[in-house]
Amino acid sequence: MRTARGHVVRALTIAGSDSGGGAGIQADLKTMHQFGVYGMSVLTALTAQNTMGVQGIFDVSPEFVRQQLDSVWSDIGVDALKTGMLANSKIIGTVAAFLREVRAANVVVDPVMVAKGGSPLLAEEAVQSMRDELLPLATVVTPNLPEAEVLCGFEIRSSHDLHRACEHIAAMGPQTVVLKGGHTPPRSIDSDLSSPDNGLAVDLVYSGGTFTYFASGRVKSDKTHGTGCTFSSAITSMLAQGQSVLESIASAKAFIFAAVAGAADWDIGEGHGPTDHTAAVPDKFTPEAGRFYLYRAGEWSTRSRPLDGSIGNRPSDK
Ligand SMILES: Nc1ncnc2c1ncn2[C@@H]1O[C@H](COP(=O)(O)OP(=O)(O)OP(=O)(O)O)[C@@H](O)[C@H]1O
Ligand SMILES: Cc1ncc(COP(=O)(O)O)c(N)n1
Repeated sequence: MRTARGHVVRALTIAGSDSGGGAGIQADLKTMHQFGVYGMSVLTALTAQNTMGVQGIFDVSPEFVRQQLDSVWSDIGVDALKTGMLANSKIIGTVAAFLREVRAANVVVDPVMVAKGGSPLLAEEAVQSMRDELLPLATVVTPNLPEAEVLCGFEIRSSHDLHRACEHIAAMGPQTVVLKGGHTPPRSIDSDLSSPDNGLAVDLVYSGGTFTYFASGRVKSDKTHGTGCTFSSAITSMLAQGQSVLESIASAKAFIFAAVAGAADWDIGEGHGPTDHTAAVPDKFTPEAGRFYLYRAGEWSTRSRPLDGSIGNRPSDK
């Protein structure tokens, strides 16, 4: 695929390796390839990992992370990039300094902290660097619920908290916040939220002072290893092609739904299996800000107010 300026579209992932192939740079490169984009990778850490969990982690030195960034940037160039597992504050500092130096545009930050199986992928001391150094550079940041709680320093228990968390994270500098609702809420949470009971996977997007809601059916499957990596790489691929942030999020949402649905009966590993990165890339869809969108049977529909009565409005919108 080529940009409007005629060159091949290039996307970069700055992330960890998952030896099991379902998350990390492997998920990112597979997704970029599926979106027709030329993918590159700067490795921050190697993990010995499979569908059962993480058995070992080997961090790359910050100097070697820098060398990889220099290599990619000086010769090839990048239209959009994402960060995933960054392991520690020194790597975050190195990446942030580099992105500032080259004035990187189209930066998607997936603030990876903990693997689905519970293994930490980011040192605790690094959360402050994530807030202070990386988030101000982000075009889009994509926390899941537990990551949003860590970034905000308060618990998310209600629809009101979800909206407050988006505003709180936006105040750290990113242009757009996507609060992902794929996770089972960490504790009992209001029934109007994205909970496994309402059959929807709802992501709340806060951009330019406006909330937009993207929902899809929730696939009943435990094959969700690497959903966050795949989702953020799909956004990155679309931004690299010159699409708007909301268009990019809409395509990523439709793609991750298809990828989770496609792998529901896969037999890769004994644990939380990967998603299907060969899923079809959806047609581009141009959403309007401030609305509720539901993706079903390959089509988007919209309402100006809650979908199926199951998604809470921002309290002040009522
Ligand atoms: N079972 C599911 N069915 C449909 N969509 C899902 C499902 N699980 C997650 N998603 C979607 O996948 C995307 C990633 O969300 P999720 O909250 O799983 O990210 P994550 O926890 O960061 O992932 P990871 O654990 O890979 O880091 C979101 O758009 C979410 O709504
Ligand atoms: C190298 C790497 N990066 C990111 C994740 C998060 O994915 P998940 O939460 O699905 O395990 C992971 N497990 N490994």
